[in-house]
Amino acid sequence: MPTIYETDSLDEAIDIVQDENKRFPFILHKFDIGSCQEKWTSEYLATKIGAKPVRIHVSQDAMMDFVRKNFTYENLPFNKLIHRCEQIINEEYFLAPNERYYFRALGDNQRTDVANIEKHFPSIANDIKYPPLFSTEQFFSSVFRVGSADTQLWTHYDIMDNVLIQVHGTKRLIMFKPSDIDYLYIDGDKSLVNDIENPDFETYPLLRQATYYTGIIKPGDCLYIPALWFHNVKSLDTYAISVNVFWYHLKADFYEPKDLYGNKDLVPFSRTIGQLAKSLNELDKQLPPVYVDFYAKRLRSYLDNYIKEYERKL
Ligand SMILES: O=C(O)CCC(=O)C(=O)O
Ligand SMILES: [Fe+2]
Repeated sequence: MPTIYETDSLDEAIDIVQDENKRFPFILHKFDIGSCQEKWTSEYLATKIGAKPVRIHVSQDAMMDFVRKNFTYENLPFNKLIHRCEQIINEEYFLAPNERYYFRALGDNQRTDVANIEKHFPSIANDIKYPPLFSTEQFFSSVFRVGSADTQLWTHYDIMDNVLIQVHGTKRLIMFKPSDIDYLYIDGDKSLVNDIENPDFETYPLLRQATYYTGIIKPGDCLYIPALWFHNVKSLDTYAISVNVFWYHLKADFYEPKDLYGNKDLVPFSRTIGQLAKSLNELDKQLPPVYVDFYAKRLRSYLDNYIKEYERKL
């Protein structure tokens, strides 16, 4: 099992991000992420952010599963949430005393605002510094994340380049390269395989062919997650506080402007699949089923050949 590349050199980190032929994930150590590393205790955050209402995921399961939805959405004042995350057992709870919490900040208007720590958490925003891997015009969103110990988020990909800054607690990472997509049982942007560390190979045999890249991030570490790289993140020993920053890699108009999570497919792809659906619909209207089935299979073999050509280029 390969490990995620690690470096102490900001210059090398910049080179990996900006060189189109590199762009692999890495953990950057020893970059000064600002005063948050000392300041962001639960007390400090509770005082600074106060009772601002936040929407959270609550689950009795350590492995949160978006496909089978083993969690509920609840609301809590932030100062309560942070103390609940800190504890393993809580006297006040929604589902059970040992429930886990996961908070992923959205905007104040959850349907329209892109997460931005400067706008939505201004009292703490100046405590954190981002490694200068991108230009300021490439900035898309900054997401404040708080979660209980030993809580795992489903395997997924995002469409933006991403820097995940670890402020408190330790996280275990498993990553897969984009070309492993055929082995990961993807539904939308998420994998159906929930227990990625101990997968059921009977149900998911192709997963044996995927390459697991593993790593750990500790306070002060920054993980670069290139767009399309699958990631599974689990908090270990204590509750975890992170901030991740999404950045444009390609032309801004390739991205959906209202992409609140940084995971909506690129505009050129949505357009292509829309046109294809329309053409197939036409085919369906004109021809009897036996022909449609036949030509859909011809189309599949056309795509298979297309993919083979592309794999040679990668
Ligand atoms: O740190 C986590 O819990 C998940 C991070 C993540 O998915 C992201 O930064 O895109
Ligand atoms: Fe993500």
